[in-house]
Amino acid sequence: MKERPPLVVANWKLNGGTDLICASVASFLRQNFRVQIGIAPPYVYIGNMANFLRNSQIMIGSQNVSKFESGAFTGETSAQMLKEVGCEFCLIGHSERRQVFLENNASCHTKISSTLSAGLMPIICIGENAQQHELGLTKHILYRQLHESLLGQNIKGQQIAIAYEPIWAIGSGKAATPESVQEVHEYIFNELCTIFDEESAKNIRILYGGSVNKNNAAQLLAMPNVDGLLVGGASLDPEHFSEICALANQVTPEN
Ligand SMILES: O=C[C@H](O)COP(=O)(O)O
Repeated sequence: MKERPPLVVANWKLNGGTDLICASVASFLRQNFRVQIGIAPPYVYIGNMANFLRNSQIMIGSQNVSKFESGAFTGETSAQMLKEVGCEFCLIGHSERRQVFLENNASCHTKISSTLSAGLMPIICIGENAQQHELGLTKHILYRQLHESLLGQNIKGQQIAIAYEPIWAIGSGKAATPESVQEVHEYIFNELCTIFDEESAKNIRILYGGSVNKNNAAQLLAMPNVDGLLVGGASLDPEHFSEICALANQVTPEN
């Protein structure tokens, strides 16, 4: 049993539409989970979904946020705008944003600041690629991602979370082993103690993402430093995602 509810987040990426929204909302409204659940649909659906799920336990979040607050930045969406339509958290620095849209630790730092200023929870995504993994550079990469995006952030009174997503595990069907995830999460926790302090670090959930499904979720959540999951592909099937949430519910304290 965990000391606090795990956080299970669905990242729909560039998928979904009215059918998936209806099926997901219907699925969640008929269940009562103690686990904390978040869904990050594409931007355009955030407002409607947040309205549908206003009185539920489900948080709606975004997959990205602008590093700018306002101005001549065509195509951008600010943290304050997201807040206004009912968004509660933002994924920041997902590996697909880093690889395809050339985001880096510096842009993540700015986005985390904007998100915190708007009162949204940033979920900062970090992780090494296959080559870095094979060369034993995982902790080196994570060190830079954590320190360069988090140093100097004012997190007092704010919720933040980290999602460790080894890039080689994303969408590959090959999740990292629970033991290796535990080792990495413990490392992340220790770095968070250095960047902030131990009390603050204990309040930061560390999620695992990368080929999570209903067959491996329980073993991953059984690890002491795994505080939740970030689910991609399996979250596009509402029944499958509900089963993962139900497994997380089993390790969630009653109150
Ligand atoms: O944000 C989610 C991750 O990229 C994991 O995706 P996946 O569950 O499809 O491997």
